[in-house]
Amino acid sequence: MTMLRLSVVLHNGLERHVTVMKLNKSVRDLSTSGCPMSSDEAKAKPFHAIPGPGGLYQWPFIGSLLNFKPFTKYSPETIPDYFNHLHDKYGPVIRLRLGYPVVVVADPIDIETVFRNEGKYPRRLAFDLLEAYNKRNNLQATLGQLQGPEWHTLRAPVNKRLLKVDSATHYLGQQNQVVEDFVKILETQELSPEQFQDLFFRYASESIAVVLFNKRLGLFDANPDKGSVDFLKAAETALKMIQNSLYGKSVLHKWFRNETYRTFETAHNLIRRVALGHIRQAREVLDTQVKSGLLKEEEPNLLLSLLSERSLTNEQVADIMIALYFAGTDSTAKYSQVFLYNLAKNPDKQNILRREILDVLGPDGPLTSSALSRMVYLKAALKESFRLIFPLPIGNHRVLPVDVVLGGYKIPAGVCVYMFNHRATKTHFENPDQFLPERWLRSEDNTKKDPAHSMIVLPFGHGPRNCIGRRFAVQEIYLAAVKVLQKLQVDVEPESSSAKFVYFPFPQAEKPIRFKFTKIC
Ligand code: HEM
Repeated sequence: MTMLRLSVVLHNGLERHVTVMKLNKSVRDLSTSGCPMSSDEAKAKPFHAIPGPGGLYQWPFIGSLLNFKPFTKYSPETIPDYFNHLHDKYGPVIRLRLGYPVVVVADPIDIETVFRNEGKYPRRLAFDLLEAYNKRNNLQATLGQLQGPEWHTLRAPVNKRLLKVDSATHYLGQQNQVVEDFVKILETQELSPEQFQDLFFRYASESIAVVLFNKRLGLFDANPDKGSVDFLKAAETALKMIQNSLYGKSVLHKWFRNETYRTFETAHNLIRRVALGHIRQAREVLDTQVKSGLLKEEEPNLLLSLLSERSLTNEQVADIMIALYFAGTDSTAKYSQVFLYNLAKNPDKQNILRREILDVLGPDGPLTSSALSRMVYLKAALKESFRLIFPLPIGNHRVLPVDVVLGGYKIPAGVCVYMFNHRATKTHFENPDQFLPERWLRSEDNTKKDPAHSMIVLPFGHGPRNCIGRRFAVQEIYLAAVKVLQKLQVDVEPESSSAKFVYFPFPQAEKPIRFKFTKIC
């Protein structure tokens, strides 16, 4: 391993000397380096010298609980505030216990070092509630939960189907229909802020269901199908239980079927039952297509193409789809609202975006892939929204396979490193609290106006383990914003004009936002 000493000029003009490990492939694949220490690594301060809450805070179990109410004023939902407080108090690298020992960094250079050292099979922490469920029910872990070569074996076939340029645009026709139904409700019904939140959850579920299950769930119907509503409610409950178990807040489910676990199990059993039903129906369609020779070799339909892999059973396909549904519903539902909120709060930017939408699509046109490729302001606006209100509670994280040096401290392999993007998104930009999509536009000489460090705004992570559903996520968020703005002016009532966003685990306003929609002439 070679240690490189680099001098880097940061976006804010400061110069910083950094140590970066230069890895070659053979070293990357090792779980520990086994190489002699470089002088810089030897100079690095030891892990235990990293500042952070000490004493009882470092004790197993109890130490994690002490981070939150009633012992501090923070809760898992306000964890970015807690981390900001810790960074203010202790500096750029902090160490604490959140169910396990963690290190938090916020400097883009350190973020880059983490990603450079993540190895061939990047490791994130699995949700241990889901792990307990899989173990007790003799189920294999799936995407998001697996690690190492097993993770790679499952990710590769899904990667090739979800990350192709046209994998999401293939569904634009059906997703345009979903969003039309959604906007019709906004145009015709007075909704309370709570109903509005629920409508967004239905939108995201309906929209991803056409991809994962090849069907509409009927969640916008006046009398929606009970099975679909139960499915939706079960997904909400399961996510709530996962949220309740994060950061070492609940650990007993590992050994006992406590209430959190039982509630999760009931919800997850229902989800599996319903999902398996959808998969069996799709299998029948596939069998008919195979018999009549209609199945294409490079089948663009995700579900049919996964089902046609002989090695995957119905149950395995159902588990992949459930993982995608879990990861892709709450996230997109909540972030679509955040995006609309930023546009509502910035009517001048909303008008610029509406002009682009009307220029490209006209007053009624559907969003197509060629239209999308021309909508540069839309893309800049979403990127800016991600910067201003970062979608993940803490940021990205990795459990590294090798020792690294971050901010002058030695971090042993196996320690979980949180990359606190929230702080970097504020400290490395001019006018950080303003919503300025223009900072992401390219100027005439083809340079971005605000060439921010590329490691700061990473809403979908980075590297081989990044978000596998990101093409679908942005497509659904774009669709919601475009079709709403095409028809309606979006404002927020004064009571919601300075909403505080908390994380469950994706951002939602502490008090549901009171939006106001007015038809544009
Ligand atoms: C606003 C919406 C979304 C955000 C902000 C988001 C963000 C993320 C992030 C940050 C990761 C971890 C990446 C890393 O560690 O480098 C991730 C993983 C993942 N996401 Fe998303 N995501 C969103 C929507 C979706 C959608 C729509 C789907 C599915 C259709 C999805 C499926 C997944 C899966 C399965 C993983 C785990 C991948 C793996 O471990 O290999 N996400 N997401």
